[in-house]
Amino acid sequence: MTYHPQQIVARGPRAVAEAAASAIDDDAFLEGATYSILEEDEDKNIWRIDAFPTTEEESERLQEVLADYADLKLTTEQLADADWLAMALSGLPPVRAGRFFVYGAHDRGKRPLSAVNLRIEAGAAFGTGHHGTTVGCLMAYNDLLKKHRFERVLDVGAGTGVLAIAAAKTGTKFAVGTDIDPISVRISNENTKLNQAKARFVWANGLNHKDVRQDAPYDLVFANILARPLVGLSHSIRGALKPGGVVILSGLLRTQERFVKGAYLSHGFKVVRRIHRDAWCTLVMQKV
Ligand SMILES: C[S@@+](CC[C@H](N)C(=O)[O-])C[C@H]1O[C@@H](n2cnc3c(N)ncnc32)[C@H](O)[C@@H]1O
Repeated sequence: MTYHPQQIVARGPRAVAEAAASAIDDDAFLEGATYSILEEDEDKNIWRIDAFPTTEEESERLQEVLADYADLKLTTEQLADADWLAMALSGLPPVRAGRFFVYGAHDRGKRPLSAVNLRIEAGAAFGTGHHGTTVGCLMAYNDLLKKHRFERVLDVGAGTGVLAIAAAKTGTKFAVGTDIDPISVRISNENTKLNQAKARFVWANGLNHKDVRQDAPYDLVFANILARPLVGLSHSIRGALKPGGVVILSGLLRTQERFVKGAYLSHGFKVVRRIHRDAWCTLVMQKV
């Protein structure tokens, strides 16, 4: 029987979605299954699992495991065969965002000569360039580069390190990133080597690390986290920026734009630009 590729989506509260994701991880039959988990709506506490089974058996097993969680709402969509097969064969496709080309090893041959090429493998850290928030940050940074160079850059919530590495590859002398997740810090440092870039990453909550204080003040801060921590960090980010310095904020949903913007306006920032991508918003704000 021909298998018709599917995407299974399960939505529900964070604790339930996380428990279901652990159940997928623990299921021997689903060892090779591809899925992601992310927060869809912070205010309503809706988290979402997207799973991409590659066989009928895998699809059935995924649905069985997810069905054990009564608070998850399951939907299944048929995917266009050609797209899905191409993705399964070649891994995640490369992403172009302005001058940046984010690719995995399997797409090495597709690197454009004119682009700033960033090699980022899909793995245990967030930030392969496929998410609307990462693309939003890269697009915003790409536009800022048309007029400025940024000597000192801080990347809060670095994930794979893609943003700080992008900065290091475009003239930044001091690029430092933090992540609260030690695996992301390790992966970011590995990606730095893979890209022969000069950036370093440290394990920290927000900006709370001596290396971050040592390199301050910054010309540019990237912060792609979530709305609530972005608001909580507004005071520290202001303190870490030079006058006239810029912050690129992402990880907020469009519906949260006013909440985040309001916090930064009240800390003496002005809005330079905003980018909407899918449900996500990226804000570029300048310290005045
Ligand atoms: C949405 S990902 C962004 C990754 C990458 N910067 C990008 O743009 O693709 C958010 C990252 O922030 C990290 N994070 C969440 N809260 C944090 C905090 N308080 N301090 C530092 N990192 C944090 C997460 O572990 C995750 O790696």
